[in-house]
Amino acid sequence: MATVASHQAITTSHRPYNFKASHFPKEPLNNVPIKLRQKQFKIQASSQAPLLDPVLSPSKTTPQSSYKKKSSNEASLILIRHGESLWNEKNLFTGCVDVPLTEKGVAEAIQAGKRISNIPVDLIFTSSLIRAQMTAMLAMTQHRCKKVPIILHDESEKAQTWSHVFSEETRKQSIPVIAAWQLNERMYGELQGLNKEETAERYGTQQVHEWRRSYHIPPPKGESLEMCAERAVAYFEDNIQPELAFGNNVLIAAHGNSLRSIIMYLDKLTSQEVTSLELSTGLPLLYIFKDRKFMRRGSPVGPTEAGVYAYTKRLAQYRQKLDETLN
Ligand SMILES: O=C(O)[C@@H](CO)OP(=O)(O)O
Repeated sequence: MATVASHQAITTSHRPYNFKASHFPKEPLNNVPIKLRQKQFKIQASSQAPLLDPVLSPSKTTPQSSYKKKSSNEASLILIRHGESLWNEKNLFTGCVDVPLTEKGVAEAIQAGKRISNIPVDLIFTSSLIRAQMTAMLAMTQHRCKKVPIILHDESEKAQTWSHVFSEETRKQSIPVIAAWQLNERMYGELQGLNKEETAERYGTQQVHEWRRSYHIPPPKGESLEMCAERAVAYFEDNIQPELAFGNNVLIAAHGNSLRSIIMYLDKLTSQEVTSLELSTGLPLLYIFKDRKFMRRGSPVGPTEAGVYAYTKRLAQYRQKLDETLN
């Protein structure tokens, strides 16, 4: 029971952006990010248009034609585990402790950005933790679209009102960033702040491996991967997958274990298979969402790697348009 109590404590204290809040009580949950974007970016609610990409849009002035274009049943999904944090460097269990990136982590995030610089991004989701947010922001400095990622603030009416964007043109040059506690790293309970090597010496390598990689076994007073998946995958299904189905290209910057649980869902891994899934810091992974299926496309090696753009005609076209517009 102590585990459950700790889990609830951490989840309620990490709720800066609660989409179920009273701002949109009548909206289905899966519409809320779009509605929030409409509200904060002053989009006409009737158009239901997502943020428009002038590169993808045939017309820069007609939302409806862009809407039709964007309702393609194909979209890109990029997952990035944050770059190295100061506690990764010190080999400490981090979990929900909000630790920033090291200089190496900053470089990894920038390198990740170069690797995805030709892949379209319409919407960014991060956890509420600074290491994931730094990673997303640094990666986007490298993107060839040159749009500005803007964090949406839903914590109060005032925060929403005070962060409105009133220029349509500026809005078009922006990418909304939605921070969600549900994408946070698993809560590591009483291991947070402990050295991983010393913990293995004290409790045994096998025990610590089970705490770190098993699906069902939680660390003391912390979340198992299963518990982490309950909130991360639910958030993905309710808030991110509808965006992909709408044709929006999504980047998610999150954490080793919240992403392991999402990859388990995308790749239909078993609880046994997920135990051997390891993610490196700063590594982008590309998926194509098409016909309601996720297709894993691996990690783009570099911005010019031909293979990545051969994955789909739409990606190749996006890149060609970037070349034409920016060169
Ligand atoms: O400490 C943590 O929060 C995580 C990620 O760094 O560690 P582990 O690899 O043990 O799940």
